[in-house]
Amino acid sequence: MNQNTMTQPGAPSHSTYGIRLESVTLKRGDRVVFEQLTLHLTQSRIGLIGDNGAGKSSLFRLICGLDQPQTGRVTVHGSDTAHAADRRTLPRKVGLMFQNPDDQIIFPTVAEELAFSLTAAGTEKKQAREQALAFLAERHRANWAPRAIGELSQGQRQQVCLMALQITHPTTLLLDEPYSSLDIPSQLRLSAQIRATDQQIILSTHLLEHVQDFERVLWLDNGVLRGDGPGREVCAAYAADVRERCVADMIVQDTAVTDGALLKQVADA
Ligand SMILES: Nc1ncnc2c1ncn2[C@@H]1O[C@H](COP(=O)(O)OP(=O)(O)OP(=O)(O)O)[C@@H](O)[C@H]1O
Repeated sequence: MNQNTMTQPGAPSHSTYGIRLESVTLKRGDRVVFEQLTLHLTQSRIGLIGDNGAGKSSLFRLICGLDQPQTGRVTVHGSDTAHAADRRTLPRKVGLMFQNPDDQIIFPTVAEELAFSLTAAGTEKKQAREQALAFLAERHRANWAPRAIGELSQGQRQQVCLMALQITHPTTLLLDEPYSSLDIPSQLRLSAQIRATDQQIILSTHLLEHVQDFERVLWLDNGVLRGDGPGREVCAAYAADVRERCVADMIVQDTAVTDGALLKQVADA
C-alpha cells in the first residue's frame, strides 16, 4: 500500500494522510521522555526499535491520544489528538495493540470485547454483536465468542486484542511488541496479515527480523531519534551498537556472539 492507493471508506484524503509530531515534549511522572521530537510518519510499514525504556510505548500512547504532550502537537491523519471533537474520530484512524493485553481488554467475554470496538467507532449495539460473531466465524474462532477473557492464556488474549483492532479496520495499526506471547502459528499468521493489509502498520519489537525489511525503521535511544531510514540500515546500526555495548560491558566475548537469532544479528553487524 502507499498513500495513493488507499481506498478505505472514510479514509483521510491524501493531503491529511500521515501522523505528525511537531516539537513534542512529553513528561511521564518526573521523567522527560521526549524533548522537541518532530516526526512525520507516512510510510505503510514502520518499525520501532530501541532498548527497554527508550520511549516506544510512550510514542504509541501519544499517537493514539492516550497521553497529551506538555508542548507541541500530534495529528493523526488530520485529527489533532488534543481536540475533543477530533478525538472522537480517532478510533477509525488509529488503533493500538497494547504490549500487555490486560491494559486493553475491558469486557468479560471475547464477543463483547470485539463488539465494543465497533460500538466505540459508531456501530449500533445489535449490529456490532452480529458483526463480532461473523468476524470470529471468518477466522475459525466462532467457539471463542462466549469465552471468558479471564480464562484465556496470555497469547490468546493478545490475539483477542489484535482482532478487536482489526474488526474496525482503522487506517493505522500501532502494534506494541505484538509477537511477544504468540505461538509460532499465530506469529506466522500475524506476519502474513501484516504483509497483506492495506493499513499503515507501525510495529515496535526487540526482534529485529520482524522489521528489518520494513521501508522505514526508527531507532529510539532514551527518547532521542538515533536512527531513521530503511529497515536493513537502521537495524544493522542498532545491532552494531548493541554489540559494542555488550562487548564493552563484557556481557559477551567478542568471538562468542553466535547463538540465537538476536545474537546472530548482533554478531553479523
Ligand atoms: N507510567 C509511567 N509513569 C512514569 N514514567 C513512565 C511510565 N511508563 C513509562 N515511563 C518511563 O518512560 C520512559 C519510556 O518508557 P516506554 O515504556 O515508552 O519505553 P519502551 O521503549 O516502550 O520500553 P520497553 O522496551 O521496555 O517496552 C522510561 O524512562 C520509563 O521509565
